[in-house]
Amino acid sequence: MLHNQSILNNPFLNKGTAFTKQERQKLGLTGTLPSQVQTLEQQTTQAYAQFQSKTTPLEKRIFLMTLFNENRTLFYRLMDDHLVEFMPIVYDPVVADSIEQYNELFLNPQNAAFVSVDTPEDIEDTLRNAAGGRDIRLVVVTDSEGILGMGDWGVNGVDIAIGKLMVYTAAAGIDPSQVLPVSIDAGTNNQKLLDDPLYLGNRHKRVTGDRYYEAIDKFVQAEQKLFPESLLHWEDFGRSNAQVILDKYKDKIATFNDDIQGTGMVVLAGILGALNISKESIKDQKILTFGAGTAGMGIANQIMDELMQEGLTEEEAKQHFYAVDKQGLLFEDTPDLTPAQKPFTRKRSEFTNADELTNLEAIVKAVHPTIMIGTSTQPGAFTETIVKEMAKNTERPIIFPLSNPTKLAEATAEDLIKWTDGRALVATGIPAEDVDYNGVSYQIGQGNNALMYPGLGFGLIASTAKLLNKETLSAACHALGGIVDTSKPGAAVLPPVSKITEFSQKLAEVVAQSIVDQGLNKEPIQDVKKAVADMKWTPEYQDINND
Ligand SMILES: NC(=O)c1ccc[n+]([C@@H]2O[C@H](COP(=O)([O-])OP(=O)(O)OC[C@H]3O[C@@H](n4cnc5c(N)ncnc54)[C@H](O)[C@@H]3O)[C@@H](O)[C@H]2O)c1
Ligand SMILES: O=C(O)C[C@H](O)C(=O)O
Ligand SMILES: [Mn+2]
Repeated sequence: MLHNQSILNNPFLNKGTAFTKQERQKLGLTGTLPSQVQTLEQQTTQAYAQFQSKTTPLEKRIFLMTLFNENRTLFYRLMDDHLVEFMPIVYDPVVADSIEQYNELFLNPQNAAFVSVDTPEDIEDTLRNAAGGRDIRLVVVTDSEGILGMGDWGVNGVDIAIGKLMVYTAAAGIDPSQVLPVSIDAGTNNQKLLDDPLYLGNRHKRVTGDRYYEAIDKFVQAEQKLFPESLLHWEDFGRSNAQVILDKYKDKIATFNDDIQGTGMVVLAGILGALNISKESIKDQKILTFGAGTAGMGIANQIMDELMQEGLTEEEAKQHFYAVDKQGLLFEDTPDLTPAQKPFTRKRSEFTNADELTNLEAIVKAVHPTIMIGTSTQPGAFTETIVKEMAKNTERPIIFPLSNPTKLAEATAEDLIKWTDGRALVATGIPAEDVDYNGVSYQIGQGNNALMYPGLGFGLIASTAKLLNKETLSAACHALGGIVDTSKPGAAVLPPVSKITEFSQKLAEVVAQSIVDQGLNKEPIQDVKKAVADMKWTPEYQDINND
């Protein structure tokens, strides 16, 4: 039988002051709560007033996380009512502050699993213990080597896995008791953490090579064994591991890498939205990706698939890309190319001044891109000179500075609109205010994978997908890219976050339909819409049956 202390401390079951008199009697809670029985609505009003009394974003976050730790139903009910206000607090950008101060702020492990590379023999128990008998359908795992654009944050990065899952529930409606955030603690190369006597993770340099990959494999095997119906979402792994891990598992289990695929999808959807506005064809675009890492090359690959679907050969499609990294424009003979970069290199003979193409300004002058995507972690890299140069050669430059968090963005939306006299079609990684310029209010799409992964993941889970392939990824991009309202001047290239629950549902249906159409569902599904609707969790208290 559930005992009073355990139920009040169980965030999946706790109702606090909303336990009825009968429930209090049945559960041995009589006298352990004030006498008034509140409704969920009353609790929500009270909690929102408390939230509003907090003055800084971090204080607001701490309040919301406390509520989350105590009562998931109340937390998500409140988040439903204030989604646009809460997203930047529980997720990017404020999640970045909490990661930087994880040990200072630590109060509660938040039902995460802490997998240690030092004790691989404990991996299965770790997952089992953290799940605590819950029926896990969705796992978000990070090893935190590349947290947003902030680098290596060791065990602190667990907060990004928790934040991603909060967005999944708020946006798509995954039952919060069916999710598991996982930190793979492989050590850290962040000297500041290693020197901090209060650091909570494994205090040694990162384990690499075979020991690392064996631990990852042990984790995947245990995860699949314990939660055979789950989807596995990889987040913020380092550049040298992210693609390798994805390639190892993507044809065997339902899995995706959010930085590679989620970002590729939201950017393609944003480009499709932008081209709806400019009435141009994707086949006429020259795409410059600045920061050819995990996200940059994921984006290039997703756009590449689109160009090939439009009838281009692989060779023809490649001619549309210019990948730029620290070394400058990437050529066939550039040293230190990653496997993901190699297919997207150019020939030096294409340019008269190839040796000078080591900085963005020179490259933009030589290439005349029509689309410029920033995933470089280099703040302010899209300067006025560069943007004006780009805008000379295209009527509606598509410019997405996507590096997160706020302090790392390649440019602000406001500057981009002003420098191009309102012509740029812009999306940013974090939420941006409307930009008022020359009598037009420009709405700025949020080019963040958060617009994509909840619907994608939910659709895969609801359809019991065996795998995620190119067909499904493409279907989802078109579904989101097609939602843009192009009728108003200043229209955004992506649908607003305020509509995220609606479009996540649509995305989930499109994804589930694609899985079923390809016969990639594990269990029979008659009606895709019904499967998605049936899976959706809503924040309401259930009667507790304790017999
Ligand atoms: N908005 C989104 O949805 C979204 C999604 C994923 C990543 N991102 C952001 O994109 C950035 C990169 O993330 P990632 O996962 O690809 O990291 P990553 O480390 O894999 O890639 C970053 C790349 O930028 C390159 N770079 C560094 N300095 C540079 C310079 N001066 N000039 C050109 N290139 C330079 C690095 O060499 C690397 O290849 C982060 O800030 C992250 O927050 C945003
Ligand atoms: O976490 C985000 O806000 C988006 C993305 O996954 C990132 O790594 O920046
Ligand atoms: Mn990420």
